[in-house]
Amino acid sequence: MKFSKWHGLGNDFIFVNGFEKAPINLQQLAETLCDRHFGIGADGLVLVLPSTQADFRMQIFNSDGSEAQMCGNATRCFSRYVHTNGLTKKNELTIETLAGIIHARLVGDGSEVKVNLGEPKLKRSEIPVSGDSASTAINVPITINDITYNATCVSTGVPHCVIFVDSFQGLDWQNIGKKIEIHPLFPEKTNVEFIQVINRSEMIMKVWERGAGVTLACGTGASASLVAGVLTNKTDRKAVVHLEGGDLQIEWEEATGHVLMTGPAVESFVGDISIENSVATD
Ligand SMILES: N[C@@H](CCC[C@H](N)C(=O)O)C(=O)O
Repeated sequence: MKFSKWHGLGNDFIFVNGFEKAPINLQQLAETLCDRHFGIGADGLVLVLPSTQADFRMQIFNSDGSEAQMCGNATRCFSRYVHTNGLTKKNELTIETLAGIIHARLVGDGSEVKVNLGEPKLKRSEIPVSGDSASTAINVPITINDITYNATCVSTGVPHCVIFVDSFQGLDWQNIGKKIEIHPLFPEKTNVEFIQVINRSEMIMKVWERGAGVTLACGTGASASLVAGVLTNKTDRKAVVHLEGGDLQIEWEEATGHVLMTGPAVESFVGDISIENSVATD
């Protein structure tokens, strides 16, 4: 099976062209191929597919095999992938995802992509949370190891729980993120962002991703964090988010209510892998 490896600020994906022949058992394939010791190694597996509603369809699986509705960094990589591989000449693309149709545009010299994530939703889950309402989303208290954190929960296609911190010094954010991902407040699980605001147009973000753990960047997460910053009056509607793997420009447009994310997408290598022996065929 031919594949290529792409990353958006170090958030890396294995891309497979599903136009000719789509692989089977995708959950298991994702888990096997994304393994950094026994596989190719990646945060996720992305399938490039035809669509009846948009230019293309993107299917994405996390490294633990779970399917995600959407992925910001993968969308940027996807937009460049279809160009590099001669599947389109269009600079403006529509991409069908489980979170709806996403619009993306190659900008500058074509190495950067601006993705329109649409209107963010202020909620913790698509699934109603029994006993309370999933609409409770700002200043949600979450207690981990006897410490209570205030979270702002925003969906930008996938669920995010944003926690503002004064500093990362001494903060075991990986361990806290791991526990919040599976907290009962989030019946679909959640991505968790820790944000230190530098000023109204700049912040530092560390992320624990649902289904993938620590990653170097998360596009929908940076977008959700800007929305959370605006809603809690910590930031303006336009900001640079400094991630472990680099910077993203995020804007929550006043006129449309849409969130726009701009950043790079890079192909790191191409390869061929035999999957017959590693994937069950049931
Ligand atoms: N890295 C992504 C988000 C990928 C999906 C996420 N792990 C989930 O399951 O919700 C991004 O750049 O947005």
